[in-house]
Amino acid sequence: MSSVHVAVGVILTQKKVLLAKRAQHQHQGGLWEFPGGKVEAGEHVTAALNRELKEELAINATQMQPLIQIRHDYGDKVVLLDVWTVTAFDGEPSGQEGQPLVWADLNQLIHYDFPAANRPIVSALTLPRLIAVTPSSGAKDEVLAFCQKALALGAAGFQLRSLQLGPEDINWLHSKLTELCGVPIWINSAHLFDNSGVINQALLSLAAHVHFTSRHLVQAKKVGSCIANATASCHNLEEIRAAEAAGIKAVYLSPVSATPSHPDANGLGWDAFSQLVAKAKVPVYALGGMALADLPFAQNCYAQGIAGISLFQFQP
Ligand SMILES: Nc1nc2c([nH]c(=O)n2[C@H]2C[C@H](O)[C@@H](COP(=O)(O)OP(=O)(O)OP(=O)(O)O)O2)c(=O)[nH]1
Ligand SMILES: [Mg+2]
Repeated sequence: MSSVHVAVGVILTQKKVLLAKRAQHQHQGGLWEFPGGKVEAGEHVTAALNRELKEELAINATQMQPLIQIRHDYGDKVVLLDVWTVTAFDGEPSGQEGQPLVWADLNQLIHYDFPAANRPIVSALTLPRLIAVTPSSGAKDEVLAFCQKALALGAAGFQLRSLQLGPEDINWLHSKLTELCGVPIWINSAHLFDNSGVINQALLSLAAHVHFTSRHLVQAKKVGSCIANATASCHNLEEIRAAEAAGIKAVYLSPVSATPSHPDANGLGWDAFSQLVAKAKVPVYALGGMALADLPFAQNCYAQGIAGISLFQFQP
C-alpha cells in the first residue's frame, strides 16, 4: 500500500505544545493530534505544513526544523508522518475548523489519547538532544568532573558507561548527578547484568532507565516495565528492529564515523545513517565520531540528536 505523506507541526512555546482534537468523522477521529495535513502532489513538505497551519489555525510559521519521520500502517491506510517542530510563528492559533485546541505541558503528553502512530513523536519530544556517555577510564571523581563539563556544554541526558567502576561507584555517580541536575540518566546494561545474565536489582530500581548494549538486548524482558524508558545500541537495521520489538524508547545508531574509542570500525557515513533513520520507528541518536557542531546536521536527517564521550572531552 502506498503511503500518504502528512506534514505534521509540533508547535512549541516554552514547554507547552499545541494539540488539536480530530473530528469524529475523520480517520483516527476523536483523538488528539498535532496539527497538519496531507502534502499535495509536487508540494514541498514545509510548504504543505505552512499551508495546513494557515488553514487549520490561521498562523504563519516562521521557524521550523525536522523532528522525526514515522511510517505507520493502520491497516486501512499507511501514513508517513513528516514531523517538524515549529518554534516561531505569527498570529494567535485558533481552530479554523471548529476543532478544540489545548496547550499541553510537554511532561503531560503521555496522558493524551493520540493515534497509534504518534507514540514516537511523544518520545522524541520528551527525550534530550544531547546525551553524554561517561568515559571508560578514570576514577569516579574524574567521571563526575566529565559530567559537570558535559552539562555546561549542553548535555541533557547521561549514559553511565564507566566499565572500570563497580556498582557502588555507579550508584554514587547516579545520586551525585541526580542532585546536580534533573536530566535522565541511563545505566549501561553491562553494569546491570553479571556474566551469567543475573540482573543487579538494586541498580535497576535506582536507574529505571537502562541502556542496552546489542549483546544484552535479548535480556530486555528482565527489566519489566523499565523497558518503556530504555535505549539500546544498534549498528544495523536488524538490531533496530530487535530493539523496537523489545519495546525500547530510542536507539543509538553507530558508528556514524570512526571514533577514538573504536578506531577500527568503519563508519556508516551520514547517507547510510539517514537511510536507517528513515526506516526506524523510534527516535535515533547518532553515535561515533560526533562533534557538538554535528547536532544541527543530525537533526536535519530527522535524528533525535547525538550521543558520545569525546564530543564533551576535547572542547577548549
Ligand atoms: N495532522 C495529523 N495527522 C495525523 C497525526 N497522527 C496520525 O496518525 N495522523 C494521520 C491521520 C490521517 O490519516 C493523516 C492526516 O490527515 P488529515 O486528516 O490531517 O489531512 P488533512 O488535514 O489534509 O485533512 P482532509 O482535508 O483530508 O480531511 O495522518 C497527527 O498527529 N497529526
Ligand atoms: Mg489535518
